[in-house]
Parts: sequence; C-alpha cells; structure tokens
Amino acid sequence: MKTGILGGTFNPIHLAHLRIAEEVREACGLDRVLFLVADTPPHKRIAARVPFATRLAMVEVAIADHPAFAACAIEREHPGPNYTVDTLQRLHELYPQDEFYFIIGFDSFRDLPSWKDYARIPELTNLVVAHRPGAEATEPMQLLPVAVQKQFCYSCSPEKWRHRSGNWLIFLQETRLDISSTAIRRLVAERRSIRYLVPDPVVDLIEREQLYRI
Ligand SMILES: Nc1ncnc2c1ncn2[C@@H]1O[C@H](COP(=O)(O)OP(=O)(O)OP(=O)(O)O)[C@@H](O)[C@H]1O
Ligand SMILES: O=C(O)c1ccc[n+]([C@@H]2O[C@H](COP(=O)([O-])O)[C@@H](O)[C@H]2O)c1
Repeated sequence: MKTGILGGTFNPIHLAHLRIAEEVREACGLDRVLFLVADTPPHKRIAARVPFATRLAMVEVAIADHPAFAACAIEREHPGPNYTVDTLQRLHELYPQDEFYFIIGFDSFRDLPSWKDYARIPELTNLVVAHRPGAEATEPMQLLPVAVQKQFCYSCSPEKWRHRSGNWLIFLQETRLDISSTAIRRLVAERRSIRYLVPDPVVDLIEREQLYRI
C-alpha cells in the first residue's frame, strides 16, 4: 500500500493541510493519507496549550468525509519529543508492506537539516515537499548540506530527485495557499471569522471548546 503521512501539530488543522494531502494523494497515486498528530513536537511549543486529544478531534472531524484520509495517534503512545525518524521506524514496524510518502511544507523542508538524524529520513521514506507562500527558494536542493545533496541524483526534472536508497524527493508545484494555524488562532483571539479557512465542523469545535480566545 502507498501511504502518505502528513505530520503536524494541527493547532488547528486548516484547509491548506487538507488540500496538500489531497494533491499529494492524487499526484503520487496514494492509497491513503495518515494525518500524524504530534503530541510533543520537537521544535514548537503547543500554542494555547491545546491538548493532544482536542487537536486529534479537530483532525478527525475535518477528514471524516474523505475515505482515503485517516488520523494517526501513534506519537501519543511514546514519550516526546516526537522525532520523525523514530516515528517512521515505528510505522515501518507496524505496516511492513507499506511504501511511505512523508509530506511536509516548504518551511519544514528548510528546517530539515535541524531535525534528528535527518539524513536517515530519505532512507526511510519518500519525501514530498509542498510549496508554501513566504517559504520559497529557487534552488531548494541547496538548502541541504552538500554531503546530503550528493546522496541524490537529478532525474529529468528539478522537481524530482532520486535518493541513493531508491526513495524519491519530490517538490510539488500545485496550489499555494497562504493559510497558517498561527493566523487562524490570531483571528479567533480577535473575535473574527475563520470560516473558509478551516472546515465547518472545525469552526464548530473551536467555538464549542472556546479555543484560542485569549
Ligand atoms: N499553507 C501551507 N502550505 C504548505 N504547507 C503547509 C501549510 N500549512 C502547513 N503546512 C505544512 O503542514 C505541516 C504541519 O503544519 P502545522 O500543523 O505546523 O501547521 P502550521 O500552519 O505551519 O502551524 P503554525 O502556524 O502553528 O506554525 C508542516 O510540514 C507545514 O510545513
Ligand atoms: O524529527 C525532528 O527532529 C522534527 C523536527 C521538527 C518537526 N518535525 C515533524 O515535522 C512535522 C511538522 O511539524 P510542525 O512543527 O510544523 O507541526 C511533524 O510531524 C513534526 O513531528 C520533526
């Protein structure tokens, strides 16, 4: 099975997360996409201290109507911080037949060299990078240290690079949506509308739980 994994804090999940997952699913012919909710993200504090269960609940209501989308709570089961390299190892143990496509935004790709054992990540998974307004680069491969760049070879287009492990690094050139969880939290705090930035059931959950109001 070809499995996409979109890891995130999802505080809250928004329409750019959903659109990226859908575009990667289609472009890479994925059978499913797991929304991997970070319990303790390594590089980020949880704004407004929204608990894991609430962030997971927002993900679940957001993806409920998509047959190929599922929430993944595996990072809750292990004490944090949740490093991607460790989670990928566990997912390989859980789903030994699966071929993984780890999906990240361009801002995350830019930070990749600061991730734990980041050079091992392309050995464990294909990597799909979604462009993100405000975080572009003309030569994205040059953001990687030279020693890691040398592990990839160019294959017919600047959007697709083959790692020596056989896995792909793909830069996806599709819809760019300038939406962030930070902006949504700010709008709620200012008592402004967040409709059409997050799915309606997520708007309802945020209102019901009175999240992000201060
Ligand atoms: N608008 C977007 N375009 C492309 N990628 C995105 C976008 N929003 C989030 N992502 C990617 O989705 C993953 C999970 O994102 P996350 O849950 O941290 O949302 P966020 O909007 O970046 O949150 P925050 O504003 O709180 O930092 C990350 O890899 C991030 O780069
Ligand atoms: O493994 C790491 O060192 C690492 C450092 C920063 C982020 N990540 C992962 O990247 C994904 C997106 O993270 P974030 O902080 O943008 O929500 C999420 O799955 C995080 O666990 C992983």
